[in-house]
Amino acid sequence: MTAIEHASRAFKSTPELTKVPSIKEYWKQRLCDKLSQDVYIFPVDENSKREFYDTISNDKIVVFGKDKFPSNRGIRAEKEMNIGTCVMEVSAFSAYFEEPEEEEEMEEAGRGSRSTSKGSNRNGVGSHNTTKYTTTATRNKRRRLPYQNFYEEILLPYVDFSGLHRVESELVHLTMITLFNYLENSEFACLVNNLCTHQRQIRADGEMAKNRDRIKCVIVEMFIAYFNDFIPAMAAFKRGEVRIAKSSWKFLENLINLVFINYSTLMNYKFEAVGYNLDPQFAIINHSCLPNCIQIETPPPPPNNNNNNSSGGLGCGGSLGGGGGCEKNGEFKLINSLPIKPNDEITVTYINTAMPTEIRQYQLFKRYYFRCTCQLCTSKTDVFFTMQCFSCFKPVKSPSLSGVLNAPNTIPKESTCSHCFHELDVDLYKRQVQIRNFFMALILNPSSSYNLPNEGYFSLLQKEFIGLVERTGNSALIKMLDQAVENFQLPTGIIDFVKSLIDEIMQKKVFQLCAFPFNVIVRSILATCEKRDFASGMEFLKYYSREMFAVNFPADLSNQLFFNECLYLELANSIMEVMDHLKEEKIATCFGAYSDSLELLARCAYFFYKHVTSKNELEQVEEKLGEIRDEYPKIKSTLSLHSCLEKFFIHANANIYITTTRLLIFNAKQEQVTLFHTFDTDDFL
Ligand SMILES: C[S@@+](CC[C@H](N)C(=O)[O-])C[C@H]1O[C@@H](n2cnc3c(N)ncnc32)[C@H](O)[C@@H]1O
Repeated sequence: MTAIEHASRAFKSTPELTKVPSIKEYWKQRLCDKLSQDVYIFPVDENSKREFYDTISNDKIVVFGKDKFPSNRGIRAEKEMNIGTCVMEVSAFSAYFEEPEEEEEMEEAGRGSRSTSKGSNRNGVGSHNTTKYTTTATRNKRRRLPYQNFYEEILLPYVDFSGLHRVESELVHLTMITLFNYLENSEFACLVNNLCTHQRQIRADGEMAKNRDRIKCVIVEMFIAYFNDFIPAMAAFKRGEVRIAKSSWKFLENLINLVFINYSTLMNYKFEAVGYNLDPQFAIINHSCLPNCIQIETPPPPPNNNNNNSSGGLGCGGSLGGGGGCEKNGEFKLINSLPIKPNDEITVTYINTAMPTEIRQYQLFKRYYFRCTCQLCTSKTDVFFTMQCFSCFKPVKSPSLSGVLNAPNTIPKESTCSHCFHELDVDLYKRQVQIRNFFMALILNPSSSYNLPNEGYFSLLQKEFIGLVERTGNSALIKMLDQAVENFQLPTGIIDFVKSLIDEIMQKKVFQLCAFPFNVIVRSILATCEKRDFASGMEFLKYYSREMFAVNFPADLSNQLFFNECLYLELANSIMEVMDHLKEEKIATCFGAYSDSLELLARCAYFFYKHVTSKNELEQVEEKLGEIRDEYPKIKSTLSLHSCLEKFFIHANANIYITTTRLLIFNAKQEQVTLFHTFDTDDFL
């Protein structure tokens, strides 16, 4: 039953209301009235110091730049905050929750759910969004306000989504929800009026303006179709009373610009993207490539908890909350993943930060019209691109991405490392630079298939790359790389060859795997291959742990992954799958004989399940731990948990350092990061 039928039935059963023609007519009329109310027309050049309506500042955080032009504002801390403090509530009042496409659902079913936990918080329109959506029918579970349902039900039949990319269709939905909220809720409208639209830049930017106009066109056509079907609305439109239609639908145009600049991707408790959101308070937060905060979903409060969120935010219990929908779901929050001192700016990331500086800068300027001056962007060493000493792993003086695009075969000039004085083997650096260039060429041109043996293909693509560099300017190449990364898919015919090159990089350690373009290649191996495409379950585990421990963790300079309380769930589940397979086949693995392998894997799976701390997954984890305990009660191991984990990580070749009490990795800045304390782990097995 549709929302309107449902409400209509309830409506009609109330005797005194039966004279009302129909609830649908009521909402159609209400929409017509709302469309005729005043809306704020944003100044063209954002050159007005419009008054900032501040519902954000409190004893923890304050808005700065309120007296400046829009786009110059931000939020800073008033007091010190330990890691994990809730900095502000994030409202899903204006969120579009995506449902997975059928194809993705099937894919997910075959592989377990994967998501890009790292990556952009805000994604530019027109680009392929690489984020995969969760399979949980999140949208259905979230309660929405009645007017959101009614207006959607009236208008959605008139929307022609054909010809729009997926991201654009989602932005049509998000713009519509934002517009409904704007028309129905004056406080929300005031907060939206705070925001910057960058409309002058968007107008001057052909690509963005084209994307914006495609979305605008679909929404305008939708309204015209509604006017045609509803005479009072058409009459109001003809009388020029529909405010959002004035001056060639100027307000709508501004609103879409505003959505482009200010929307964010909403993450659930597993750090999976569940939809797009426009929270006008969250949108005041500026970007940093080394952000100190992250948006997470926290578990729902226990039933009958009278805890009213009076933080003033637009959260479920906040001032606009009614029906925001946290009955079953958690609450969205902004927490700090790095310590915060008074006066520190509160920042999040708008993009996937693990890219060379020039690509990050290009993306931020292209999508948000600013040049980032964060610590990472101004650092002399590009942590996601430079070469390192293969002995001490400290960076060696090497060219930036632009430098490489000028002279692709440059290797370090020094003959010894300035930190450990180890001699730098010229041939080794030459070979590794060739591999890097081959990967860059592959990303730029993945579809070139020359039917050549691997080494022939390797030389040819490198030559192509050099030719391209000679013919094309740096900024054009950076643009090409940015687009190519978004759309990159590894050609299946060369996966084994690519894997062998990645093995070479991991063994010689001239580059970190979390650096570009190796990070893109490793991720694409996992994204392209189904589990069954790996030679064995063991090989899948190797790549899965590589991606997690050699790419994602080292790249995560802001400790954000530590807040993904489900992070180890899929790893543990995958280990269990490999164990099931082993039990069927009764075969030996690289961990030794069949029973030794099974035991090692059981211990590792147990360890990783123990590190899944999400309350939402408690049942599943308890069940799995029980399964392992029931099945392996009699193992009298000669191996310690330590040595099992050590063998597991050596198999992945993931650069994990094991001390007597800790498992450590080095991040991209070569700082030590503790992954696990092993002494306090319940070593049941
Ligand atoms: C979502 S808004 C953030 C709030 C914005 N500063 C304001 O005053 O409304 C995004 C815009 O803020 C500005 N911005 C965000 N991060 C920035 C940064 N690190 N440096 C300079 N400008 C930034 C850019 O103009 C960007 O398009």
